[in-house]
Amino acid sequence: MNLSAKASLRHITPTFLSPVYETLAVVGATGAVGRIVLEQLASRNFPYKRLKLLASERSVGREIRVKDETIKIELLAPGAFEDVDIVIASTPDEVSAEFAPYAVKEGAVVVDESGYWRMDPTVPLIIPEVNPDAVADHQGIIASPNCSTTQMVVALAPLHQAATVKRVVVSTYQATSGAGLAGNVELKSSVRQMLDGETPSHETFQHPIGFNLIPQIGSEKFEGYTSEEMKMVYETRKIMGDENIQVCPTAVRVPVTIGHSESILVETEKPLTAAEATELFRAAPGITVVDDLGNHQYPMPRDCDGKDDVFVGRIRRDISGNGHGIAFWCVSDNLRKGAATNAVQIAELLQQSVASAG
Ligand SMILES: NC(=O)C1=CN([C@@H]2O[C@H](COP(=O)(O)OP(=O)(O)OC[C@H]3O[C@@H](n4cnc5c(N)ncnc54)[C@H](OP(=O)(O)O)[C@@H]3O)[C@@H](O)[C@H]2O)C=CC1
Ligand SMILES: N[C@@H](CC(=O)OP(=O)(O)O)C(=O)O
Repeated sequence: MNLSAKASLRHITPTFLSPVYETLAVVGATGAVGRIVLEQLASRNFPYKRLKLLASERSVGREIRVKDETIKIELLAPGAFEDVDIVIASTPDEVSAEFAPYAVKEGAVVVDESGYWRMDPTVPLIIPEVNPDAVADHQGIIASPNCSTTQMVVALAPLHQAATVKRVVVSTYQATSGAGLAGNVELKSSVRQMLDGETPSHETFQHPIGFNLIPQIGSEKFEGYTSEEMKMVYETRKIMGDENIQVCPTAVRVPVTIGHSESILVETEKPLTAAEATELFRAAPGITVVDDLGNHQYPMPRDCDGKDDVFVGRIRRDISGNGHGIAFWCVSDNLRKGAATNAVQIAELLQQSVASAG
C-alpha cells in the first residue's frame, strides 16, 4: 500500500457505512481498555443495530450508559455469541484463549486486544495504518498488537517504506494503566503512602511504583529479555512483514497514569536525514509531529492523554553512527491507539471489507 493510499485511512470514519454487522458485543466492557472501546464506538459513530456488553460474574447486572442507551452487563459464557456478528474483546490472555474459539463457533468475528492470539499464524495482527489488507486473511479471530509495539510500528512504517528499517533500539517508559485499572489504583496508593511516610505496598507491580522506575514489564522470557520486550520483537516483524528487522527493547514502568513514551534509535538500509525522516512522519497517517526543541515543544504523556494519534518529536540524526541512524521520541495514549482505538479501527476495516465484498 502506498503512502497516499494510506493517508486516506486518516479520513476513514464509519459514518458512511450501514451496519453490515448488526449485533456488536464488547467483551471486558468494564475494564480500562473496554471503557475506552465504548467511548470510541460512540465518538466514531460506529455502526451497529444492537450492542451487547459482557464481562465476568463480578460485573453481571451492572449498568453502563453508552450514547443514549443504558445497557446491563451480561455474563461471558458459551451461548453468549449466538446472536452476535462482531466482538471487540479486552480481557486477560487466559480468558481470551477460552472464549474466542466458542465465539467464532457461534458465528462471530472476534477482534481481540489480548496477547494470546497475536503470534498464531492463522490470526492476522493488524495496525490499520500499516497492514490493513491483512484483514482479508482472517479465519474468525483478528488480533490487535501490544500497546508499546503499536506506537513504535506506526512510527517506523513510513521510514520502512522509504528506507527499509534494519535495526531498532528502543527504551519504553510505560504508564501504569498498561496494567489495567489496578495499575492506576496502585500508583495512586503508592504515592499517597509514601507522602504519608508509610512503607508503600505493592501487588500489581513487582516493586512500589510511587516515585520509582521499574525496569521489568512482564516475566523473564528470553536471554534476559522480558515477555513485554519480546512482544516488541516478534509482533513488529509480523505486522511489518519483514523477519529481518532486529529490535533490541528495554521496557520500563514509570509513575505516569496514561501515555506510553519511547526513545527510539532506528537504522535504515538507505540513509535518511532528520529532515527527510520528519517529512515522512508528517505525511504518514496516524502520526502528529511535535518537534521544536528551541521552544520546548515535544510530545509528553500529559498532552497525549485522550488523543488517538501517535506523537513524534526530538527527531535527529544518530551522531554516533554511520549516517544510517535516526533517533526520535514517540508518545501515545496506551489505552487509545495502543488498544481501544486500534481495535475499533480494525472493526471498521472489517465492516468496509464485508460491505465492499457484498
Ligand atoms: N491497558 C493497556 O494499555 C492495554 C491492554 N491490552 C490488553 O487488553 C486486555 C484488557 O486489559 P485492561 O483493560 O487493561 O485490563 P482490566 O483489568 O482493566 O480489565 C479486564 C477486563 O476483563 C474482564 N474479565 C476479567 N476476567 C474475566 C472473566 N473470567 N470473564 C469475563 N471477563 C473477564 C474484566 O471484567 P470484570 O470487571 O467483570 O472483572 C474487565 O472488563 C488485556 O489482555 C491486556 O493485555 C492491550 C493493549 C494495551
Ligand atoms: N503489558 C502492557 C500493556 C498490555 O496489556 O500489553 P499486552 O496486551 O501485550 O499484554 C503494559 O503493561 O503496559
